[in-house]
Amino acid sequence: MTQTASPNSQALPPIAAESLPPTTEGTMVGNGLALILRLARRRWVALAAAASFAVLAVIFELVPYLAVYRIAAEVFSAAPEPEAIVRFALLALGAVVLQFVCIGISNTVAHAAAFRLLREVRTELTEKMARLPLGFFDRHDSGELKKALVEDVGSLEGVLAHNIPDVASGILVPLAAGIALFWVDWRMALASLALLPVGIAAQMWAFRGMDGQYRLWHRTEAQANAGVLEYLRGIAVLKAFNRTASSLERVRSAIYGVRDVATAMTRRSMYSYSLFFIALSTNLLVVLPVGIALHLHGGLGLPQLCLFLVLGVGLTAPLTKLMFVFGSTSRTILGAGRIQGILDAPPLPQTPGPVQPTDFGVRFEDVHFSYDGNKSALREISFIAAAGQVTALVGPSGAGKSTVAKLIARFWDVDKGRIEVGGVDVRAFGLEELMGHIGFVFQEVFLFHDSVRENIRLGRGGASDAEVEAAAEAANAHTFIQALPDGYDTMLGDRGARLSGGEKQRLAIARAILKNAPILLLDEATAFADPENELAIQQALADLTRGKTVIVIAHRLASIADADHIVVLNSGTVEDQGPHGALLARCATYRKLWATQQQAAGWTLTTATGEDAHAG
Ligand SMILES: Nc1ncnc2c1ncn2[C@@H]1O[C@H](COP(=O)(O)OP(=O)(O)OP(=O)(O)O)[C@@H](O)[C@H]1O
Repeated sequence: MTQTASPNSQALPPIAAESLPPTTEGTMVGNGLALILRLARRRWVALAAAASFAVLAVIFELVPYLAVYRIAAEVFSAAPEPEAIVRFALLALGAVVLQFVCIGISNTVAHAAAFRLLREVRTELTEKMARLPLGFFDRHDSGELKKALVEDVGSLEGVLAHNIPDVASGILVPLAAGIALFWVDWRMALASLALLPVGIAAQMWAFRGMDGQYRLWHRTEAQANAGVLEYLRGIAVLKAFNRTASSLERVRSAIYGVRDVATAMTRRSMYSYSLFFIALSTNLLVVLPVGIALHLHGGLGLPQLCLFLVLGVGLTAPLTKLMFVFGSTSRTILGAGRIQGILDAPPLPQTPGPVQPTDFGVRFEDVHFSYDGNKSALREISFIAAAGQVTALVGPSGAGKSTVAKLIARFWDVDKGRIEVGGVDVRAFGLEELMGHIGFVFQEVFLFHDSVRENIRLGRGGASDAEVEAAAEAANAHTFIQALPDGYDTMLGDRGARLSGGEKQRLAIARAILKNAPILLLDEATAFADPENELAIQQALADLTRGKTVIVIAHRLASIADADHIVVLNSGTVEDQGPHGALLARCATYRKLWATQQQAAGWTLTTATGEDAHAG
């Protein structure tokens, strides 16, 4: 492999670890509003249709009131006409039916549009997350991201599907009814609106400073989500130590935090909300005495009085809908801001266009890397893993072995220096192209809730069943898979069959065999295996690694003693490198690791009486 920098790899954009999404609370509101407007624009035809039907429903809602007024006028007239009364009654009935039809259409159209938008946002989010550097997930814990993906997206449905009809009716009913009432008798119309200023003042009082409360509520809820997820993930450990969720401070304080914020919000708004509701629903206290006085002394007719008692009393009640709309929209806007923050996060910089690596050797050149921008995890790392050879990374725990392996696959980008594959900087590859060249067998094998077959097929989408089975056979996994209840169709994951650590690793090897990438990263592939499993795994690995550039992280030096090249890492730097014999002769750390392992190999667990319990 070439040692010189390739022209392909010049002037590459550094990954901006610090320029993760702006999560300042001011920008969240702007971002949230922008997202909601963008979504509404995307389905504006459906949403406008839903709003139009909601408006029609409002118009039909008013008709029965006017019909009652006309019926009353007819009843109190000198010569009431029975046909006219029946006609108005039928008109009222027809309007009620049409109102229901319009509400039904409006709801259906709005919900269909909203759920399509929700699906699109969730797809955008998951696709975006797949392109983000892993550093992003270090800074945003899974509870926060789950809240954005599940709850925050879910709450957009409320704004898109419910708030449109609610705003339409909340504004239009009082407006249209108000105009009609002013036309009938302006004095009574004013009486009907007398308590409205009190309601508005109460509303303003309720919302003062509520922004901060909503933000706090979002933050606390995200923390509770994170705490509960952590609890569920660690439930086996908690059970082993006989601990409960309440003994985990993070879970406990997060759950209590949600309660405290919700209680504080309720306390804070209790009086203003009560005043708002009372002001908007007790019109009768003004309308009735004013109506009676005007009937007796002001020339207000009985039909008009009836109309105001029916319509004027309820004139301001629909405004309560608006209050809920504003309340829920403020919360949703902040959630939408969080979603937009993820969508705006800078993905790993990609350089378009295929590149031409000379081979599949890997070269580290003065690589520096830090996870958090402060504490350095790797310094001045330089080594070559030659094409087609086995290079082992060894060193004490925390030395940086896994970090080195993950940087090759661009889980993160280096802060300084460069990593090349076949003479090309890894940042110059398209991400998919780079991933196509690298296979992994990591210590933790993640199995999806899917069949064994599909879990193996993850190695290469589109592989045939025969290819999947051939890979399983090469990975020494075929026999145990066939013994599973449904063979290759056995479901894995939560409710499916449980596999041993060694079996899971053989599935991971089968995935890697199926992928058949020229570079292979192996992370302690035999850590969990018992002797029988280990033999099966070693055989499978021999098959997998033939002719590939293998970079193996191994704690058990015996298994890599005949590796082509061994890199000894210590505290994030390369302490020495070379073949086993040379390192044993000159590298103190390697010698110490080797000696420790030789001792461990002869390790024996003894009982109190000194008898051997188990030979290691
Ligand atoms: N996701 C992470 N965020 C922050 N620091 C990390 C992260 N992963 C590892 N580190 C730190 O980086 C350093 C190197 O860790 P790394 O996992 O690469 O070591 P290792 O040699 O593979 O250790 P082990 O053999 O115990 O797995 C350690 O100090 C570790 O605490």
